[in-house]
Amino acid sequence: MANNPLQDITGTILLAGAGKMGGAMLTGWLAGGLDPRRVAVVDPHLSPEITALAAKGVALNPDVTAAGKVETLVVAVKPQMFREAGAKLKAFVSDQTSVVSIMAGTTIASLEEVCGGAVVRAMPNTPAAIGRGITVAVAANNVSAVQRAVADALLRATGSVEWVEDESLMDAVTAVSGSGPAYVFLLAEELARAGVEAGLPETLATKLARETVAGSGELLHRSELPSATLRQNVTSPGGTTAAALGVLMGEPGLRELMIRAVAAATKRSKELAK
Ligand SMILES: NC(=O)C1=CN([C@@H]2O[C@H](COP(=O)(O)OP(=O)(O)OC[C@H]3O[C@@H](n4cnc5c(N)ncnc54)[C@H](OP(=O)(O)O)[C@@H]3O)[C@@H](O)[C@H]2O)C=CC1
Ligand SMILES: O=C(O)[C@@H]1CCC=N1
Repeated sequence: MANNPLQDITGTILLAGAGKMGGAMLTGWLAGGLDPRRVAVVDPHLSPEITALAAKGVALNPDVTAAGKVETLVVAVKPQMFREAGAKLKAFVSDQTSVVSIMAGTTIASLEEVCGGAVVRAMPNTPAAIGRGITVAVAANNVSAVQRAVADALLRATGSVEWVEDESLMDAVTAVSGSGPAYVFLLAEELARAGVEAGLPETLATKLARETVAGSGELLHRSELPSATLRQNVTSPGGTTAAALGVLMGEPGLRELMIRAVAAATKRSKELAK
């Protein structure tokens, strides 16, 4: 075994759907040392960035006679497209193929029904594009240790990975970490807007909000202190932060809004399973 498990991969990895999330994962694999000649991509509208990877050896839209059965199929199409896409992808799948899905809501049972193979259901997030994603994964009972290791290597190339045993957690996982980056970006947008309301020029407000969210995220990442302690460190008694937190932590406050937001995303994930 090499130290880099991506370099141990000897079979073909077929990525179905090279959009925002699939494309970010592919970038992570190649940056992490996966041989581009091991990768094939199926997508009806390939972006210029993905098309350029052909020069490095990535196979683009191969038919099954060229690609054969693949070692790992990574499914990154929209859940609503899955039944139509999956029927075509099945041709690439053998009993030995591991099927790694990142689709919100789509269950292991549906993946087994439509594609077959040994299924790993995973939920990454877009910080994967800079190697700072977090993915939660759950494996079906028939996934072998080797298949799990390959899936782990592919997912870990874009950040950290948590394996769980209980698939029913995946809807709430999707609501917290899959969708979560959007909540943080919204915070940056609204903080900037509030700065403008408070009298700042828009360009300055946007820069201050962006750097504050990014810097705070980096501090949270690097610090071993709990988030609550980092918050308390900003909050001087009787000062400006306490005044603002009185609003955000009031009734109704961010807690109630966040509970409602995560519940709505969890519900939507369950609906996508149908
Ligand atoms: N974006 C995110 O933050 C996250 C997304 N996910 C999951 O990742 C999946 C993709 O999401 P996202 O990347 O945002 O969506 P995108 O629309 O950016 O990507 C989906 C890609 O799949 C392509 N596609 C459509 N039909 C097929 C087909 N039959 N075969 C192969 N490719 C096809 C689409 O092409 P076209 O545009 O032409 O239709 C598009 O390029 C979803 O299932 C989502 O739940 C998971 C975690 C986070
Ligand atoms: O919005 C969505 O459905 C996908 C899944 C998690 C993030 N984006």
